[in-house]
Amino acid sequence: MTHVRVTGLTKRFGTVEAVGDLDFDVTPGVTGFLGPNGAGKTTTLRIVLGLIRPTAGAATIDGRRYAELRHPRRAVGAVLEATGFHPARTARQHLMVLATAAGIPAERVDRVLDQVELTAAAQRRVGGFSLGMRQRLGLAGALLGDPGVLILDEPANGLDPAGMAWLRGLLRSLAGEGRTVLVSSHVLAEVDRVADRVIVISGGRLRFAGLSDEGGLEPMFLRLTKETR
Ligand SMILES: Nc1ncnc2c1ncn2[C@@H]1O[C@H](COP(=O)(O)OP(=O)(O)OP(=O)(O)O)[C@@H](O)[C@H]1O
Repeated sequence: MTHVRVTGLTKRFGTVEAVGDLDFDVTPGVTGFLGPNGAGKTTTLRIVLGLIRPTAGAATIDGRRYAELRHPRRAVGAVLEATGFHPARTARQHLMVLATAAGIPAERVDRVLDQVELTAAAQRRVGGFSLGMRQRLGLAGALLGDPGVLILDEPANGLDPAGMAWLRGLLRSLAGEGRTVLVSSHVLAEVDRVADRVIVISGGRLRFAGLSDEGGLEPMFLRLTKETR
């Protein structure tokens, strides 16, 4: 399960067209998903994850819409925002609840806590976690089902420099295992360091999909998104 395909994707909220006739493919490796504020990134990712319905078009994972996946958590892991944790639960309890609901063996909880380097904080209540720790816990939840596809919305948000370096290593190792990682970010220098390919949208439209310029991502991004700013 590694191929994400978006075809003719359109989403309107009333009179606002958040995305319009978007087409792109995401294959194994790290793909940066870029665009100015309000470009339609989160809307697109929410459609891929079956959280909202498109007005037209479709998003599929190896040919199936999210709702048609038999074991969604084993196919796709996602971090949309580092919220939605029950503050009184410990990190371990939080992950156990997710694992139980998805029929994932409990051993995976310790494995992912280790992977995101939260083992030492596993028995602490999430209410006392820093933003960076919440991001790590969100990533742990995404990794629980050992999925072939990871969808991450601004995963570097709240991470300190050591955390950013750690995240970069994690994303590269997930890609090295043949997984498909789609990661939205505004931190272009970071995306430039970690991504194999980039997708740039603005005003809900596709502006670019492919390898980033030799000259660097920032000039390319600013050029591609100029008309819509
Ligand atoms: N539930 C909603 N109701 C109405 N409009 C919405 C809704 N969700 C998104 N929009 C609009 O759709 C457009 C795209 O928003 P979206 O959150 O997808 O952009 P984004 O690229 O993720 O932005 P950012 O980088 O600021 O997070 C914006 O104009 C936004 O106001």
